[in-house]
Amino acid sequence: MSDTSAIRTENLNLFYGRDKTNQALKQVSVRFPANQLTTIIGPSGCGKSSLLKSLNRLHDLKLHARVEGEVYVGQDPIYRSREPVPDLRRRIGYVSQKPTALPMSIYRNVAYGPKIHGRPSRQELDELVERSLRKVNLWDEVKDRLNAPAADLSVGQIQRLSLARSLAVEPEVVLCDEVTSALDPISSERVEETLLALKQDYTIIMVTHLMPQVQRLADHVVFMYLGDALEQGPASEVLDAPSSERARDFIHGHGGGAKSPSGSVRLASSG
Ligand SMILES: Nc1ncnc2c1ncn2[C@@H]1O[C@H](COP(=O)(O)OP(=O)(O)OP(=O)(O)O)[C@@H](O)[C@H]1O
Repeated sequence: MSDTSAIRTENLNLFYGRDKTNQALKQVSVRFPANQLTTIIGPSGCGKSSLLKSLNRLHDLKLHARVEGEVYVGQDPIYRSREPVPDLRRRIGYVSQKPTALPMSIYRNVAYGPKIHGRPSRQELDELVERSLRKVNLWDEVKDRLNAPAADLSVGQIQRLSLARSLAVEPEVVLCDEVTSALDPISSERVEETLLALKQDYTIIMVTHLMPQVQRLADHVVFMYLGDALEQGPASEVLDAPSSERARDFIHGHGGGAKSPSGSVRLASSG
């Protein structure tokens, strides 16, 4: 059987603490299918963010965090790779829950990454900035003020700018860590619409604690419990017929369950 995973982990362990006292991930082997949106769900403290951050080596930045096992992007192992970590991170973008604008113009926020990774001409940069802002549905809102400080944008716009910034370096995978948690319902809905459109071109992996959001967006689900990946599979299977009692309790306790009869993904106007 051919493996259509864009990214997968193999026996991934993560320890925090000077003496590896806290094991946050336990032998986690999960796959994230290409061009699908996978949500990572589970109770608080079960290792969702830890797993997400291990997918582009964000734990390297922490003093007392140790990863064992491997993550493969396509066929390439990222922990045993000789590729410089910034080049690996270019392939796997990360958007955090806190909408963040770099202290520079809207244009330069998006152009910043491509300039670091290459020497694009001014015309190439202009095209890249426009393309990236269009992908997150922000172009029409900002095209007349590209040189204004990005900090002047609304929180919801800044979160879409963060997404544009990560797309501008042309990643294969986009990691989203509770990216709507700081947003009002309308801004959240715009980000959700953007993510749904983006999965045609990218593999998206999203941590969320909002079951209605999982219902609306997920093609594939990973359920984490106390550092274990207890369940994984197509959203229709994991959400509608979870095999473990833990997952059943979690999903039903959060109002999860059956999708719309057609199985289609709907955007609701409220949570
Ligand atoms: N930097 C850190 N140092 C030490 N322990 C940590 C660190 N980050 C997370 N942990 C611990 O690792 C475990 C998993 O945390 P993680 O943040 O990955 O869970 P989570 O499922 O994302 O939680 P939440 O839904 O509350 O955000 C928890 O026990 C947490 O306390």
